[in-house]
Amino acid sequence: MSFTVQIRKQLHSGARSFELDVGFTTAARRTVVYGPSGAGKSLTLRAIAGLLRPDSGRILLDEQPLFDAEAGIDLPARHRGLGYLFQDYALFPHLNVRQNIAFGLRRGLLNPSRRERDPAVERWLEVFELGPVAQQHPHELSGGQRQRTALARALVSGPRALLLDEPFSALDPELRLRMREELLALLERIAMPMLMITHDPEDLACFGQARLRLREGRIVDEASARPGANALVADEGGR
Ligand SMILES: Nc1ncnc2c1ncn2[C@@H]1O[C@H](COP(=O)(O)OP(=O)(O)OP(=O)(O)O)[C@@H](O)[C@H]1O
Repeated sequence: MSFTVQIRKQLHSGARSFELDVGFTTAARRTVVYGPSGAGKSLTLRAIAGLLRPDSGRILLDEQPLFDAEAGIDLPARHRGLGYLFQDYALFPHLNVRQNIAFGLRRGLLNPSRRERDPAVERWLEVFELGPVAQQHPHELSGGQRQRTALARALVSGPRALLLDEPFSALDPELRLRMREELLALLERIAMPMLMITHDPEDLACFGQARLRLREGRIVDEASARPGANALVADEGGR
């Protein structure tokens, strides 16, 4: 699995403007994009996910274009084959665990309850040992169960890779430590490639097989955790 990202996006808000100009290629199983607040991490992840349209450039997954401005290609988010794990997990409070996971399968406006017994949903309930709490709602779950439910929802449609947006930032330090270890073990078990954004050095140390440092909208540093593995090649800007 490899990502190639070469994008530019100009954003304006009142008198302020921000230019995102990001270029990198990674073939690592785990890639972490890190940097301070306002560096452009979320914009980069949202562009890859198909939630933000770059002004120019291209985004390739395994050499296939998800976005290519010149060729006029811009696959909608649901056709990109990517799972998205949101910062605060974004579970629906009024849906139970099974329905939350089933929501990851939705096509259009199908009511999740009608897809409750989809085999893919049942499989992820089993893989993540969520069967016993399948009828419970998010507020009735432990932190780990919530994380596994969100992860199952991101994985149920069978994505090729997972995008993670600061997955531990909303947690207290003790829980953060546990959730980090649990997530790492789960991802290893299912051999799912991932790209994470974070500002937390501990996330970087734990997940950063390949590391990209972002500052003021640009990649300023990159490294592979396996010297000589050539997992990562930085491009010159996003031009
Ligand atoms: N819709 C928008 N319009 C104008 N500027 C925006 C918009 N969205 C983000 N920005 C600006 O782009 C810059 C990068 O934002 P981004 O959310 O990618 O930062 P980040 O690195 O994810 O930060 P954090 O770690 O705080 O989430 C910020 O200066 C932000 O104010």
